[in-house]
Amino acid sequence: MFSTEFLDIPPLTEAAGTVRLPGSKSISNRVLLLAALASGTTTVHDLLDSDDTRVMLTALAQLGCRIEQGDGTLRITGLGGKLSTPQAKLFMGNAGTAMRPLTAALSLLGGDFELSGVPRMHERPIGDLVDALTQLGCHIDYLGNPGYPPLRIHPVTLQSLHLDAPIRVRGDVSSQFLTALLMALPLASYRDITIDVVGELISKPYIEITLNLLARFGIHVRREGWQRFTIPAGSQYQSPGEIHVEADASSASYFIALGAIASEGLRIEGVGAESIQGDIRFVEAAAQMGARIQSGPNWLQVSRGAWPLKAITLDCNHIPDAAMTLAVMALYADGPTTLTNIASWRVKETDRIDAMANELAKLGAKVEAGPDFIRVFPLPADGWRAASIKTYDDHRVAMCFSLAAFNPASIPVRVLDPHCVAKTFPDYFETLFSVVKPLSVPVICIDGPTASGKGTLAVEVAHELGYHYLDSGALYRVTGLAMRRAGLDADPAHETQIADLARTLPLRFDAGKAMLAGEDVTDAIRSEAAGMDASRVSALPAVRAALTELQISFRRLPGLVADGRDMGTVIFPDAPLKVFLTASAAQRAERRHKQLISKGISTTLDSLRSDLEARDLRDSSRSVAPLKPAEDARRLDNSTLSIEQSVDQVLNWWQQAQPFQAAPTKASP
Ligand SMILES: Nc1ncnc2c1ncn2[C@@H]1O[C@H](COP(=O)(O)OP(=O)(O)OP(=O)(O)O)[C@@H](O)[C@H]1O
Ligand SMILES: Nc1ccn([C@H]2C[C@H](O)[C@@H](COP(=O)(O)O)O2)c(=O)n1
Repeated sequence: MFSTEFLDIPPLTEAAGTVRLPGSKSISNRVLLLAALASGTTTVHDLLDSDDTRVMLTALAQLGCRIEQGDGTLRITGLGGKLSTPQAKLFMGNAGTAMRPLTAALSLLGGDFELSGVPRMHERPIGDLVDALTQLGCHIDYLGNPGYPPLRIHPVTLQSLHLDAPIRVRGDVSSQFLTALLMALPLASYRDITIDVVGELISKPYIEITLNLLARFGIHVRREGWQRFTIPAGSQYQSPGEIHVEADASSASYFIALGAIASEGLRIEGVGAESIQGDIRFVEAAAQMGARIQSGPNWLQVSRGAWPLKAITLDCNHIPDAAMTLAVMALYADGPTTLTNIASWRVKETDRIDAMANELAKLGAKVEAGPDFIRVFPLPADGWRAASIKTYDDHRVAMCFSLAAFNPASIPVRVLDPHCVAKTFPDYFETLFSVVKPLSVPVICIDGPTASGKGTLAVEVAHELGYHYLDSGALYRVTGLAMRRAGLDADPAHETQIADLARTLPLRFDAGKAMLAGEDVTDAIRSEAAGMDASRVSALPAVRAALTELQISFRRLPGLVADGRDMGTVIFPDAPLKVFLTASAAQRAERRHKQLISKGISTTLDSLRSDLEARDLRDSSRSVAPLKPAEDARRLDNSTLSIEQSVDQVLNWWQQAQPFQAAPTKASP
């Protein structure tokens, strides 16, 4: 997951391969609550692990449910309709799928509860649900603005509820209100309970998911059209024992769009034609825009059909979440695309109509929007602009705008606060990067002499940008260690054997540790002697050649920061930023001295200085790939700079090389 301030997605050209999607948020949170209300233990397979499901799980644990994590499964032992913890303060984050159903369930369970969330949750309406529950005899107070969380729920007895008349709930603001009642009322079903929907019910497919899952837990709701729902007297929750969560159909929309825009064949696994999720009908919308789609029970295969995509006008009431993806696909269409009946976008994680309109306009698009529609005009190749996409703490904004990286102008896209995808798809960008082909992967090279601070700087810069990191020196150090262990010497007579060792190193980097054939050699390769051995083996041309491919393989999306001696001159000559980092020999010796002393290794300043000077001399005077600045390298002498100042300088240089306007980094020193 990317927890950086922003994520720059380089221009992308194609997509191919297979993605397996995480579990559906809507199904996961419903299943968790139903399992918690039921008697018995439910084993849940493929549950989504995300911010919203964690919020639900934490609340259920607070309420006294037993929750056990297994290998890819979660076991939850339900309350059987009876509270074991009658009082709690529950934090719902920004999870509507937790806030609404828990409000209803807890109102009937008879305890004293406080439910709150993040500031945006306190702007998301809940008044219609509270009105319905109050009508029923439940006792709920608003702790902030009337009609919105936070809420205080007071205990009531089931016998005191007014179940004789139908319970009326509005269906035209959020279908979650009806879902919440449908999941809560079986707790009170000592007689038939009828719910009447007031107004046109939106997002009906979500109600179908609710009804489907209720049936799995033993509750068979009778439905008259979409206006009246009856929970039969005597309904009782019963765990189904095992339940599988299918992959998220809304999450599939990004990959369906990806296939339509840029693939000759992208396979999506975990969700397909037999999905119970309404957003699976995104498939029809994408096909209307030109995507070629084949499907099986739980898979989809998508490729580009019509190109440019075909503009559409579509009532999106049945696919409110996935429809956001259509708004970005519209940029690649042959005319304006109009998405209607999307008023619910305005009360989601953010006002999604405004958010989409603002950010699409930043890309250069003409957009028209109203209370319940958005019209997006396609962008010609010369109309695209580099944009920093604000994501409004809305996972779907972040995910759908990643598709803008396929723009024909080959402009990168900056996604601010990429971490927001954690709400439903924590590994979204990693999954995307596993199937797309970039025009080029950006690399920042940091070369320089020993102990100049290359590694420290490179790690920090990589961390800030969410890039991969290559410590090329470690490869030579491990090769030196392998040479010693094989009883060889770093001289030309053993060059071929050492090169063979280098080519087949069973080396893995794991959480900053160097693992050689499963052995942690991180400390062993950090000694001064290991540095000298590395310097010696690195002067052998066959060894350098043997390690080239491995180093190049580190160049992966979204980018790489590589430190060494020849990163900018030999391994990544096309890198857009090359830094040659130096510091005085005295400073370097002092830093290394401090470093070694802090590790409990005793040494003297003088010997360190003469060792590092000898190493620099060997590294810069060898015949192949000698240590020297690339012609286009920027020089940075950090003798008098702190680590933070050096990092800021490199990030500023990087920012200057980007087309985005807003400077995201701190001021240069
Ligand atoms: N700008 C700086 N100011 C002060 N200390 C620094 C600075 N940069 C790095 N250091 C410190 O200097 C020491 C050496 O840094 P580092 O290991 O990153 O150097 P290096 O160039 O990667 O070395 P080598 O080439 O031997 O692997 C570390 O203890 C680090 O914290
Ligand atoms: N790109 C590189 C990286 C390293 N080496 C050699 C020369 C160094 O003295 C030695 C150890 O590197 P360090 O870990 O200190 O960065 O490895 C090289 O030739 N080319």
